[in-house]
Amino acid sequence: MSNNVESTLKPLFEEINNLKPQFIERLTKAVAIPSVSGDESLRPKVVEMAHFLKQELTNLGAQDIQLKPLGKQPPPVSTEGLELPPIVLARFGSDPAKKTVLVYGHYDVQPALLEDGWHSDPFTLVEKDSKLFGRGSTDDKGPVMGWLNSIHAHNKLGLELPVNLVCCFEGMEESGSLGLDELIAREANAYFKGVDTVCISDNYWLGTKKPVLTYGLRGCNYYQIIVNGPGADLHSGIFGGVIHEPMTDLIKVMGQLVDVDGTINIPGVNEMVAPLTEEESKLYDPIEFDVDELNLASGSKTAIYQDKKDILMHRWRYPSLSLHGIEGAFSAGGAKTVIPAKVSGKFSIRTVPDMDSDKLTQYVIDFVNKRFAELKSPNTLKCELIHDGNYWKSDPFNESFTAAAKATKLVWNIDPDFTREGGSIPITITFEEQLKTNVLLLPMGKGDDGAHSINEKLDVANYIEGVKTLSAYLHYYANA
Ligand SMILES: NCC(=O)N[C@@H](Cc1c[nH]cn1)C(=O)O
Ligand SMILES: [Zn+2]
Ligand SMILES: [Zn+2]
Repeated sequence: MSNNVESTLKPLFEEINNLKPQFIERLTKAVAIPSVSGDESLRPKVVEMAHFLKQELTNLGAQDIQLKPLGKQPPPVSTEGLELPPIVLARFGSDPAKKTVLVYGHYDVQPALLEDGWHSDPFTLVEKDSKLFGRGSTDDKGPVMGWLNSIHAHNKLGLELPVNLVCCFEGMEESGSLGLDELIAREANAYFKGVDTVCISDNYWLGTKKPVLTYGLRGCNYYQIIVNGPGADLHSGIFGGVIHEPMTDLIKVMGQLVDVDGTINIPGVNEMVAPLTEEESKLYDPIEFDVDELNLASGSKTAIYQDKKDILMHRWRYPSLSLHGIEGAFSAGGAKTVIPAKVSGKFSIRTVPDMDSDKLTQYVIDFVNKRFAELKSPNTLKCELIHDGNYWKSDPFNESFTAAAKATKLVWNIDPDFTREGGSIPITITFEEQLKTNVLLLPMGKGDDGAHSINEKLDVANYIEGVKTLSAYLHYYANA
């Protein structure tokens, strides 16, 4: 059977090589649309990206393309009546004799500004040193285009897809996947009926040399602490030392959430973490990774841990708390002497088995309120959850992972490592539970791609070989 698959894949891989310029062109067009879900003023661009996908899917011959509306964005939201971007659904084939694979990806991206330190405009895809630089190149427009490219290559060759393919692309992944849980529940026995497995390409190799297949993710609970004080921003020469400043209160409280060595100081949080078993402890030993890979990916020597196992465990199986920013604070160049009247501090906690999101939020709010009360400040403080998304951990011993391992070996000539990841894809567990299928994470990019960071990139080789890997996975899975 395998030999059959490989003889089908040979001309397909050649076609993929031939189509490289068109594939780069497709990604160039996608990156040019600044579909930043976290910036409410750019919401029309996120919607434009949904329409771009609709057009591409139409050109590729998709059936039953639907842009599913999700209604208004729930609070907290600054723009009243802001519509959520639609979910893009499409299918290729509905042959009852074939297996059905649902592929999920997201068409929204993280914010990016040239002045953050990008070498070139983040929304213009630039090819340099065999790398494709641009926001969304690796997270997640490259992989989403990867699925479209695979269909394109099949079409060009006149080769039937080996499975029925259902596409589900969302535009709010970077902002909590709002509305998608409900849509999946609604469509489980409708649009998604008959789905045998789900494949997500929205994460990265652990390092830069060895491909991986991923069977676990951390969750993410995102919070804000809003401190309100004077009626307007004030002159620090006139009011400094005379009034209670919101920013001072906020920094006092935020500064106590986490220690510099990453220890989370909120009582109850660490106690929820599942204990490390001997069996799990052994899983880290064969994984290829060292502190140099971490230094390379972070562009620094700032690691808290020097030992592989410590690094992997703190990325995969322990929670972390990160401070992200302060809305309303002075942040430009120069030296403005302002006292901000209202500031909102943003932080998130990456969650792991067996943390409970509601309990966590209660612990966070209690801690923040207690620390603020100690300040005896007349300002007001409100701590709230902006969004949460669950962690996910599965058993990688199934047909889908086996097919992906074969595909990876064929394309990269090496057996993949089986890894978990510190990032989050909130919808993974929802697919598993609602569709009652397993989910596979099959990453395209490398660990040094700089997702969410400046100068995000995807190596040309990962893009093109990634299309081959996704394609080979479909063929091996069809024949499993
Ligand atoms: N490639 C996956 C990814 O980047 N996921 C985001 C999801 C998220 C969660 N809360 C806000 N965004 C991540 O930050 O892990
Ligand atoms: Zn992503
Ligand atoms: Zn992301």
